Amino acid sequence: MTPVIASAQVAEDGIQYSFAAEYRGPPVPYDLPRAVPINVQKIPVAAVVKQVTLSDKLALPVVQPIVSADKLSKNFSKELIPTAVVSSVVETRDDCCVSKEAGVKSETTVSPTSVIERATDNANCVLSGELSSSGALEFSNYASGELVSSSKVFDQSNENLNSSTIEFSGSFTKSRESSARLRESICGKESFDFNDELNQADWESSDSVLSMDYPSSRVSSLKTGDCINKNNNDDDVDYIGDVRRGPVVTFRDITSDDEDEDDDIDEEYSLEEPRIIPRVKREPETRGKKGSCYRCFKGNRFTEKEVCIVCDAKYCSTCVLRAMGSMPEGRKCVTCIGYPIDETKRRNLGKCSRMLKRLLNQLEVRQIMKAEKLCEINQLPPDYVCVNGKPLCLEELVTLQKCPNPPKKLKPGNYWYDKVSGLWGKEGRKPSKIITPHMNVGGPIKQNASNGNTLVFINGREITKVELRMLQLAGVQCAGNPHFWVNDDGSYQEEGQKNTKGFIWGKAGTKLVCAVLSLPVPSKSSNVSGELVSSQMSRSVPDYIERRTLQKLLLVGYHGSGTSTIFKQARILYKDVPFSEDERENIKLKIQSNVYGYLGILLEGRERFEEEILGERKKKQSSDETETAGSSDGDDGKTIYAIGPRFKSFSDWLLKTMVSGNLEAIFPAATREYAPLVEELWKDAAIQATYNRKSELEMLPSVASYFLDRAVDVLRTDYEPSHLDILYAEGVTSTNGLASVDFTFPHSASDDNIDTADQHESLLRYQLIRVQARGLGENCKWLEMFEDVGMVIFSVALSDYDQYAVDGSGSLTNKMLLSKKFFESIVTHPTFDQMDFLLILNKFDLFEEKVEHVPLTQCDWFEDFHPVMSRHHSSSNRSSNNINHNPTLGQLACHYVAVKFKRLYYSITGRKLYVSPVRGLEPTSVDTTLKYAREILKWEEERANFSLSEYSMYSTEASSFSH
Ligand SMILES: Nc1nc2c(ncn2[C@@H]2O[C@H](COP(=O)(O)OP(=O)(O)OP(=O)(O)O)[C@@H](O)[C@H]2O)c(=O)[nH]1
Ligand SMILES: [Ca+2]
Repeated sequence: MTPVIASAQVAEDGIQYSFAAEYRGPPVPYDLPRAVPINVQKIPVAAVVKQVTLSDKLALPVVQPIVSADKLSKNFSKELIPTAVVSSVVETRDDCCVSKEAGVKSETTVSPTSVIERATDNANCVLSGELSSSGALEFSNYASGELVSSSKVFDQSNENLNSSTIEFSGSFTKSRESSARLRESICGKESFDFNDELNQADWESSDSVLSMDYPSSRVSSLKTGDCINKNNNDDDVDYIGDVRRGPVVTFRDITSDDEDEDDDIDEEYSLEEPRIIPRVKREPETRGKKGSCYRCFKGNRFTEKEVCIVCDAKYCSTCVLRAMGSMPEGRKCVTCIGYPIDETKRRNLGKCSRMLKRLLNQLEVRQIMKAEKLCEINQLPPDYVCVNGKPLCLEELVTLQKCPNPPKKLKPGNYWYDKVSGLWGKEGRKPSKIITPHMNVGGPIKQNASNGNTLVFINGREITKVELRMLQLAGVQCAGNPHFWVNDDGSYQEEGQKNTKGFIWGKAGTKLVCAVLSLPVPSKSSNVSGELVSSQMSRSVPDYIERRTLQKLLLVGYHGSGTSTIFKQARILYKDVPFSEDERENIKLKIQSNVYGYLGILLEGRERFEEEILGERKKKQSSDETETAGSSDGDDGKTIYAIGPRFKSFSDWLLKTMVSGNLEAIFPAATREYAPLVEELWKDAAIQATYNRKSELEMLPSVASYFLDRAVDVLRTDYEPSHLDILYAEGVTSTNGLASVDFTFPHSASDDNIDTADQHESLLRYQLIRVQARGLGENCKWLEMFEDVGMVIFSVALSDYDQYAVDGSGSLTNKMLLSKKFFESIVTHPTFDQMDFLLILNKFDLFEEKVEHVPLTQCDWFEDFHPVMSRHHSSSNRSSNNINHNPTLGQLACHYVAVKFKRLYYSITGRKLYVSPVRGLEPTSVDTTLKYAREILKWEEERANFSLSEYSMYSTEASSFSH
């Protein structure tokens, strides 16, 4: 029998004790009130409202008290106050609520800083504040570990409690644990921003402190009586505010006090959002002692718990499935279904805990996480995002999220957007991204949007210091406080002048500067033509639906594993125009300089081989001379590697140019001149002899002969690379390591007889994104950008098993092991939790050939590969092999490597790894593999639906899960 704990708490300082009483009688049939002790000393204190002049027309702040005023005033520190949700709605005007100390901005209210100051010296006034939207500020230091959540409670004196404005939204006693968690979430990845965030407080508060749970800022008018009258003396505290989404819970726009406009907004909202969605933070229905499970009240803060994304209730593993049911909207208490999430938890949507993974099967977990991320109620409410001072409507939010180049991980908050250049940032800060320009989103940009103080302007915004530094480094003349007009392509002109002065991001160095200064640069993908049009067309399609129709496939692999070859194949296979005119021109030059590069490698090899032979001859000669003097073996000191003087001088020049790193610079001018010579040289016996020893020339790629064989054609000025040429060409995919292509799988003849349901399939768009290993940064930190991919395709070059490369620490390591290490780091990356992985075992053609003469055991990881022995071991084994087919050694070895990776993957994730051997240079092979990827995605989806609809392993009753 579980004792019902009324309350038990000891204050941290060890001096004051809240009393605790433990009920030990039989279970009671009725609900017991639950209480949480409050130590008045520890309640953050409000700034006193200055000169409240209560005129008639002044809209009054609203109170929803938990307890009656006299309770509060009499025995505040001793009384147990029932856990309560008091959600009040505050409306203020500058004249009624201005903090003395705070650096209050003209129109604003009390800043949280002032709140804190007050808190320390004024125990009678209660005021708490939290800015939660972007990085949640917490004042735990002031409140001894108690997390005081959003809102403001202020009270001038106890007598006028009822008439003043109080809000106790949020709990007084959130556990230390949760404040620690919050701190972690603030200080973790974003710790560098923390101070910024603090400084931000003033600013954010200006708009938003008074709003309910987050500084959603704009707050439309609320007529005074509304809430007060309803709840003023209402001790029953389950009232969760007046919860119509939109106007009622928001505050009057103080800065632009335009009644009509507000009214318009009201109408718009009620038209668009007829449903009633509670906006005020929900409180857990039950609550035990600190750290215990909210359902069974057992456990302590160390007990592993799952948290409700709406009300923050925490459940132990025994209770979670019962408390949360089938989780149609993700991890919410059954009673919280239909309620919007706590915005501070948005970043965790879809990120499953270990506990759920243990309790449910993989498919269920996937489905729940998917629902959590995609279901409508969990989507970001549009007016939580404010752009240039204007809260967005649904259409604007969709436009913003669906544009080709959207802001990353949009959270509630205030942003500025320069529609001309696409620059985007948090209000009061430097730009964080360049998004798609020219979108009709938010209001006009304000001069002080980014809080710059440089007197230099870009498109009407005073820029920040770092931006100015960047401009200077980019060579932009900034003397004389210029006003620039910057377009989305980076071209800029001075205001009032007609001619373009240059391109800000044009120079290669500028991007680097931006990277160093953490400033955004235009993204490549933003200028994919056609994208914009289609996104505008589909603009009314909500994000969560649209997202399903674009499946992203992330293609990664260790350097040289063939990812760019596969990427190019996809373009050639599925795009009508695989490469643009421009691209072809660049590729042509790249190929031509590659050819000279290959020649250079050959010529250098030739020199080495010649010297080797001559050296040996000399040795031999000197020993021969002493033994058998006289008998000379004829040839006049020449070796097969010798070349004539004409070639020799060309060779010297080319090698010198290569060493100086100037190879690219001599093109395309040199091309015409040297082309005939190159052809002659390539056919020369010495070069051919060198080429026959190509395996000794590590620098020479296997594709070299493909181009050298046709050197004359390739080096012509009017050469146009074929698709095959482009496929074989090295170094043409991208310069920055990131490339992406959108495509649909072409409708094949065999698809025609599939019913209409599947016709839809052909509409599905896919995006293949290729990233270079070295483009991922330290600890793969850029991988986070790819959290919305549907699958990771990891490429490994099978033929790497006997290759070596220098690893990060500078030691020579087997390339297969380097690949393996990279694979592990990607698989374990938190971004790819629960993600499907398809392993491509590439270069199967090279591999098949190689294993015949280089044993697979060259790589330590494959040391137990003994295919021949195992076949000899048992006859049954052999016959079973024979029944299937006669696998080649290459196939056996490939299978073995696949199993190695599958086991590795399973040991890390407990999941199944899909594997496909590939010949990257063969179109059909790549086509087959990408279609396999599509099947996996489809299959996973179907399986998940299947399992949940008919064969669900659990229901709301969760009977099957009671141990
Ligand atoms: N024989 C053979 N060669 C391949 C295959 N796939 C790729 N290659 C060659 O392997 C080399 C490296 O391939 P890439 O596609 O450039 O590899 P990558 O992963 O982009 O490597 P980095 O550009 O170094 O990151 C190229 O010369 C390709 O032509 C294949 O299946 N078989
Ligand atoms: Ca490459």
